[in-house]
Amino acid sequence: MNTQVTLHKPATDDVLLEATNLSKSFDAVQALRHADLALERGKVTALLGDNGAGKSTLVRCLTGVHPPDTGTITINGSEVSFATPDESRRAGIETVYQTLSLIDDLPVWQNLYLRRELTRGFGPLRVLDKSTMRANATEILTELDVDIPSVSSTVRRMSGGQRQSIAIARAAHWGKQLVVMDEPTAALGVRETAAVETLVRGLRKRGVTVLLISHDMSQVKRLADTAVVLRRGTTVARRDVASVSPDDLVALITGAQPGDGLE
Ligand SMILES: Nc1ncnc2c1ncn2[C@@H]1O[C@H](COP(=O)(O)OP(=O)(O)OP(=O)(O)O)[C@@H](O)[C@H]1O
Repeated sequence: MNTQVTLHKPATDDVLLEATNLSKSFDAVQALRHADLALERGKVTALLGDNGAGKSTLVRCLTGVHPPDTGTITINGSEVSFATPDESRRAGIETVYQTLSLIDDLPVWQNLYLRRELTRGFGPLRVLDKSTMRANATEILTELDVDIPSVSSTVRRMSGGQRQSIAIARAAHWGKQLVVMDEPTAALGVRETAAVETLVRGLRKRGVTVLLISHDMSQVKRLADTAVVLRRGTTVARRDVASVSPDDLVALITGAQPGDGLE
């Protein structure tokens, strides 16, 4: 049985990714119960919910980390199924995790091309094309206004905000369909958060589709077009962010108001 909640879905043509009726259990814990999610192309969708509501599990089902027990996922109307995170990456979905997957001792350019290194030459003479990767990395970061001293510096020398911006820029470069961000500013200070938010707004202007997990309702107001709320593994509301207050969002998350999402 799917949820009885009526969710105002975007028009089919506007939908990049749609997950329908996703359920996932871990032994006795049912993390997702018939959850639904529709992501509008070129928009920022915030995925909200209290601790344990199922946000990360939903993202992991979308990105090939966990196979869902039930449900379907479509991208541009075609059903997809990812057995591994690499498969979802190949389909153009990139995820920026809370724990950054940057390698401290490698320079910025090499982190941007991690596991996607460019090579030149043929056969046994094939070598890394460092100069092209360095030049491209500079271009990618400049285009996104990411302010770092040099792409040749190791990531270890960067601030938390710079590191997060590099991780987001990498995701935006390779995530041709969707960039998923799991609490991208959770560990950052005020100025660094502002810089990362500017970067996310820049992605939106460039038409990148973003799924953002955030516990910060003011941030959701600043960055997101749409909010989708999960409660105990079920999608209970979908709202146009411009039409709700941070308090409304908190009420939807906690279930403090009767009838929420039951329009
Ligand atoms: N790999 C796992 N094994 C067992 N239980 C899990 C696993 N992953 C998640 N869970 C459980 O599933 C439920 C949903 O967890 P999930 O991490 O998806 O929630 P969340 O909304 O992302 O929470 P948070 O905001 O705290 O990150 C929780 O009860 C959690 O303990």
